[in-house]
Amino acid sequence: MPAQLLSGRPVADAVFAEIRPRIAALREAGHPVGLGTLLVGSDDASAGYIRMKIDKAEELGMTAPHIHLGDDASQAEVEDAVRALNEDPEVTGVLVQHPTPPQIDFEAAMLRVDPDKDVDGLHPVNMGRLALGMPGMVACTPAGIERLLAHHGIEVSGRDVCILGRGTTLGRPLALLLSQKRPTANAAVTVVHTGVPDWAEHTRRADIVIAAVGVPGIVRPEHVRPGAVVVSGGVRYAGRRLLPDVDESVAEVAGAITPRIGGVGPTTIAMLFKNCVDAAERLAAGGA
Ligand SMILES: Nc1nc2c(c(=O)[nH]1)N[C@@H](CN(C=O)c1ccc(C(=O)N[C@@H](CCC(=O)O)C(=O)O)cc1)CN2
Repeated sequence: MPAQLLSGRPVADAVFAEIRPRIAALREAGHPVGLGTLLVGSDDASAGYIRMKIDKAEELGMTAPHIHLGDDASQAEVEDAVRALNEDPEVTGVLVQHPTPPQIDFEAAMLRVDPDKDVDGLHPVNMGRLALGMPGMVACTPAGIERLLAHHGIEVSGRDVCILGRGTTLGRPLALLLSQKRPTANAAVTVVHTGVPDWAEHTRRADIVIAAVGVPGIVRPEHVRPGAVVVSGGVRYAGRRLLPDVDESVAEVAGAITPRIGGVGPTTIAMLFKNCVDAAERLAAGGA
């Protein structure tokens, strides 16, 4: 039987349908809802993603102030730009597009983002909130994966979920998220990585395998149990071409699988806007 395709597009549409009336209500009450973006350098792919985010923000009825710095921008210029976005009352969410040019310390720049406007959910304060189960901004790709599984009726609670990869933007926050006590989470989570030579022993036992490494094609049919659910979360980009962690041949053994295009990616973008609206509502209510 062919694997069920876990498309991210209807998931993203559902999130957008949820936030549209919330954006309208905020605007009607005179509250700002704005995604402030910072692009550093002239990478074509990054410029394309920023354009897509600005267009989507405007289509949703949000404002989208943007700062673009050149390839030779200094760390101080980047941090000044982040400060300007933090302080702009029209901006309820701040995003620094990754990657930045080599002279820029991206993590140091992220530390300057106001945690209550950190719509990428990457600031240590938000990671700490996630670890403690406190309300806060959750990194967009992990949040999108939880939402994608729930949308497609994939039971996570009580099941063995194996995450391949422990990176700070995906594997690590996803492990925290899916082990939380919540109907769409509540899983027995195992995290494996390059320090575990027999990682496939773990992925082969799992009900749900989530690849989060950024090594194209690393997950192959022999690494998953027949009938398992497989999510390709980690990607590497060759320019704008997306190279997923999960080899296409895995669809021959999986019970359900995300498609190469239109899987986790669209849910990441949707959760970015959801974070932005959550932040706007918290700010409108007078605090974090
Ligand atoms: N500050 C950030 N920088 C980057 C992020 C991020 O989430 N925050 N992610 C990526 C780029 N990115 C968004 O910025 C992004 C790229 C692609 C997609 C997407 O939906 N891709 C499509 C495939 C398109 C194609 O190959 O034709 C898909 O998955 O279906 C979403 C987000 C790096 N930087």
